[in-house]
Amino acid sequence: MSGSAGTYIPGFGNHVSTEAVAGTLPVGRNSPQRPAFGLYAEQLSGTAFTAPRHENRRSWLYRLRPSAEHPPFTKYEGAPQFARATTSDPLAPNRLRWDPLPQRAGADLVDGITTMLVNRDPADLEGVALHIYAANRNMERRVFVNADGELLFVPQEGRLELLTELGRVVVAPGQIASVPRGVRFRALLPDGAARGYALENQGAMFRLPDLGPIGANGLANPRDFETPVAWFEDRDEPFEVIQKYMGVLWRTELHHSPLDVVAWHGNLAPWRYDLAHFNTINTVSFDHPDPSIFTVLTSPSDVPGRANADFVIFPPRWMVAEDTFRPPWFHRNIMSEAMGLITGAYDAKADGFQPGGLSLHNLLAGHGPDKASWDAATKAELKPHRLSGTMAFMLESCWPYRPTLFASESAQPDYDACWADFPKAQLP
Ligand SMILES: O=C(O)Cc1cc(O)ccc1O
Ligand SMILES: [Fe+2]
Repeated sequence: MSGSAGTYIPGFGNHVSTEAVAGTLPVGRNSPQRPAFGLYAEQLSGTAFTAPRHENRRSWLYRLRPSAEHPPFTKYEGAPQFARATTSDPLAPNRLRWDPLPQRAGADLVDGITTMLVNRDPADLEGVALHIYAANRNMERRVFVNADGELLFVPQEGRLELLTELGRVVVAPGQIASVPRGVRFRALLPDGAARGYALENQGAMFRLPDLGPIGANGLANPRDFETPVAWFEDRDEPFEVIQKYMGVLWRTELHHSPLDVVAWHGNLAPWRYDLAHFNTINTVSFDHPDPSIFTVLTSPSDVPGRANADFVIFPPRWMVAEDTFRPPWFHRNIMSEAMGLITGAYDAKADGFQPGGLSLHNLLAGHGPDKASWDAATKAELKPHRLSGTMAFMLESCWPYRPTLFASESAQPDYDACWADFPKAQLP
């Protein structure tokens, strides 16, 4: 079934019931003896069966053919920069930054992915990886599935239309979209080409952070997340399935599209979210708050308050702090920070951090405003000022990131220079 994408159900992590054909969703049970029309019932779990109820995520899928029906996987030889392992070299305590990557001709989303940073073995079920995609070809008879983690797409140029087993999600720059671990999908490029970031979360699924004293409302509000309604395609033709499994790409071929889920219910599903809906909170007195106030999503680790990963944004906002150095301060952080820029300029970097670029400040690396930003901010007249036309993000993790071989060879050669030549303080 095709048609225009665009019907969504509001809410985050809700229990949804949706059917693309009337009468296909069983009533009052998950696995009837004979599902309607000969459909196959399948449970897809996102958490262990026995996870506490408030964390438990799973959906029931009703499909034309069982997912179990497939030939063996063999190694996939395409996607030369996707999921490449890191070197075993010691991890240097250096700050790194990258310019946007060039497009490669004829690459779809899978072949157009470059893995830049990884910080755990996928088999640990913890950690995150940061990939950059640059694609200019639709995935026509090919689907992708990531067994290593949830994928959070952060488009920077051009829309992605994600045709998933659980429905269609269109995501544009300024929005983000999640595809849960194990959900098969293919990506179309409605604008002909697309680039952006694909953040892979190997740990606990992203959730909304607690709000503490902020109260019951604020930051990313649950009602602004959108889950697609059921959609399927009935196509009996060869389809290649590429699977990322324990850091390696594998392929198999089916004689049908696996995007054949006619109905589903549950609380494990793709979603999208428009970052413009983020209710940004900032100081109205003094000092630059910790960036945790900008947390959109968090993936907790086993240590309370120490995230496996936080997805944090730096959105347009008013800056009104009095007697304050307003941009990000100098700091050395026990957490590791990977940053991307979706649009505009970032207030700590006057130069060299471009939309589509990437920076890495690992555990305890000294960083903060570059010399030019520091100069400007120390001299600025502190009037109310609106930071506009900007959107950066940070994927902050308790696990230090390792650049891939490609990333270590393609980093800017002179990033440290942006912190050279600060004048020495002069004591009386
Ligand atoms: O390093 C960065 O630019 C990210 C960042 C932003 C901020 O406002 C405070 C701390 C921080 O690490
Ligand atoms: Fe930082």
